[in-house]
Amino acid sequence: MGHLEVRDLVVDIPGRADGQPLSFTLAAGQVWGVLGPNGVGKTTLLHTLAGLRAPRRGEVLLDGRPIAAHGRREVARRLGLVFQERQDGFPATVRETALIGRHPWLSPWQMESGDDLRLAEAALARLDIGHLAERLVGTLSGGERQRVSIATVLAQAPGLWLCDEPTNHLDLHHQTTVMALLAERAAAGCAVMLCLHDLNLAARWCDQVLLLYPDGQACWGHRDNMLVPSVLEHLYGQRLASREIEGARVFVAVP
Ligand SMILES: Nc1ncnc2c1ncn2[C@@H]1O[C@H](COP(=O)(O)OP(=O)(O)OP(=O)(O)O)[C@@H](O)[C@H]1O
Repeated sequence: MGHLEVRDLVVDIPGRADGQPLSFTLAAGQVWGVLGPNGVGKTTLLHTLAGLRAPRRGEVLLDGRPIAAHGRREVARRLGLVFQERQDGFPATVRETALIGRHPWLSPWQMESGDDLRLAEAALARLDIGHLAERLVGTLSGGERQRVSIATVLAQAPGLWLCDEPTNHLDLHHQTTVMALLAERAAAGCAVMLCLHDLNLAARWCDQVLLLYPDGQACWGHRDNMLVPSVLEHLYGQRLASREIEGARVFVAVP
């Protein structure tokens, strides 16, 4: 359903030398985690994959075609992006915001149908914010707004999800709700990539991991080969303790 191929990609970070070219395939059914220290280029990479920024070199194929060869509406149907920063440009209710997710599926002046409304309502309910449908988004808490962003992409129903720190502002229960939702989307045939700072969420929920280093190096592969304490200590310049709990690695930073 969702498929993204990255060929010899060098992202364009102003004033920075070329990093290692990236070549990988984000396939249907996979959940990729992108990890690395602050400022390393995770958001820039995600925006480049979404076609919002031009790469310095290389190319990105969305469902087998260069992303620029798809029309904007086609990209919006295929690719959903959860931004790190809030995008609340104008006053809108939670329901109206979730309905924006349906717009790529409507013709220019077409009103949302009953089906669109049902999809938006179901997305709000899935994120536990159905009771907030009439509220203006600007009046919500940080975690509530984050769940509106994710519900909007859920209503959009793309095959490819690119999420920049989707668990930002969320309490532990809602972090799990969101990660379970992304895993469920992947199991349904979507391809999912998310930037994360939480190693424990990556260890429990991601099957593939991409590590970005400040010197421009990168490595990627199966979670079990990437989430190795010595590798992560080098990545973050931070000592870690690690145990296995209920089938997943758990990492704790230690002074
Ligand atoms: N418009 C810009 N002009 C100049 N530098 C920029 C611009 N946008 C981002 N940068 C720089 O590019 C680098 C990569 O930023 P990016 O937001 O991709 O990092 P990140 O890995 O997502 O960081 P964080 O973990 O803090 O969210 C940073 O050093 C940032 O300061």
